[in-house]
Amino acid sequence: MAGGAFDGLRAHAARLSGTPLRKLIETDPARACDFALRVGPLYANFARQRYDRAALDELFALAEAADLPGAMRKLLDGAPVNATEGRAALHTALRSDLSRQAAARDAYVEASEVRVRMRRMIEALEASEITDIVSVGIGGSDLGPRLVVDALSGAARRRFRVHFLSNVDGSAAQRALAGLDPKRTAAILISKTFGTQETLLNGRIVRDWLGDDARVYAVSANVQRAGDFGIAPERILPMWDWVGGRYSLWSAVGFPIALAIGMDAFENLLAGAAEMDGHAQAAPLQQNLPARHALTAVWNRNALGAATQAVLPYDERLKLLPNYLQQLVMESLGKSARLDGAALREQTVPVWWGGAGTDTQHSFFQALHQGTQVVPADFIGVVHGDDPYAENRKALLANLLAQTEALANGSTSDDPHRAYAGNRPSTLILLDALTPQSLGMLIAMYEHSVYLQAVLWGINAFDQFGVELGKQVASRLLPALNGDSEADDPVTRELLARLR
Ligand SMILES: O=P(O)(O)OC[C@H]1O[C@H](O)[C@H](O)[C@@H](O)[C@@H]1O
Repeated sequence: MAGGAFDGLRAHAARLSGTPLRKLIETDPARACDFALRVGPLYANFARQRYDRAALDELFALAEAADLPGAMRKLLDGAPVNATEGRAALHTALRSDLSRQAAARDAYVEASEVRVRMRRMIEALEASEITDIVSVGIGGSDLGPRLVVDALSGAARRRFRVHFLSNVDGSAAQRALAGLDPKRTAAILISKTFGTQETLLNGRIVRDWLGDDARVYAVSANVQRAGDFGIAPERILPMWDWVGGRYSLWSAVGFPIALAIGMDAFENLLAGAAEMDGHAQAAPLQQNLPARHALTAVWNRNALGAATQAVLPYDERLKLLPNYLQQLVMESLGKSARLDGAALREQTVPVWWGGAGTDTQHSFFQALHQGTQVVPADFIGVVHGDDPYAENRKALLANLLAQTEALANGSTSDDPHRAYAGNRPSTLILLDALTPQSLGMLIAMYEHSVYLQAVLWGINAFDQFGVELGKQVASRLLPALNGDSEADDPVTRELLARLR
């Protein structure tokens, strides 16, 4: 969006500044229902956001001006939306056949063929003695599978136990392998580039520990490098340049997911995401859940000036969602240059952080209720659990409702220490149940919201040049740690002397 495009939003925020959330809802109680959207098993209520109908109209006008529906089309059709790297971002083709363009449809067919291979590999592993899988990868090659496996594995013993190894810290490898039997363990090395330091070092540790190449698998867009590492072609599953790492769990990067929950459940996860793709593409702006979520994010960031955003799953199974979303959102939207290279005049991504309720009520919620900063929050709840403790779920849901209400409405007191200002905005997202389908929908909802926020800000959601500099400096400093070279920076030199 051109500079000044958000001035209209700020004018609405100024108009509303004297009207707390409690008042907004009191004067327009129908918003409790009107500001909610449902897509299949997913329900989202935006009534506790600090906008009214007039401000919302301004947001929709902004969405029209930015042509969000057209942008969605471009994504699905494989237009080069990753402009700085001159390529498409076709993660939707990993699960949906919604494109009218041949290249995107070919991508869909190719992805389906890889899933057929993946299914056969899983069947072979199921017929073997293997009981444990170690998944080695980092960033986008780790966070998505880790989240989904943790969320959907359930309490029952499954065919495979799946373990994740990401950190280059050797203690992570030591802990991941502790208690495992190399004869009954297989490893999957997941790396889009197959050039990531952490994954290659950990991959070597695991391969040596296994003592046998035959149980090492790979998922990579660089099949050549995976082969050079010593992995046989029949154990390498491909991915492609047109899938961003943080958007890749739907590809063969999801191999550990399919091993943990079964290939059919993995297909259901993809089907849920495909349902959200269809909704994102077809629903008019006013009913479009990812668009509403993206517009709300822009409202909170650019009209209210919120510098952080909390994500608070009220479900133990979703406790890794904040970690996953930190990469998806902050790597995608942490940019200071517009697509055309010009400097941004508006703020982009806030800091995303969070954790699972109710635990977090007893750690950082004090700051949410009475801190000087207003922190908008996404609360996520699941209506029906799959555990046998119905009373606990009721308590969990009561806490979820109580927190969103208390944050919004606050409470007065003559004692300033006991007063709650309220007026803390939140969105409440409810899943009927946590299933592969509903989780796929939820994740795809966030993916599309992130992309649409990028469109509204005029930035590229699909590059991440910001992570390169630190890697380059680290590779220069590795020999310096051994004493084979010296650092130029005086502070680093001093620190190196302590570390050597
Ligand atoms: O999958 P890989 O090529 O090993 O990359 C793993 C991760 O590392 C990089 O530094 C990027 O910041 C991430 O976007 C990526 O997911």
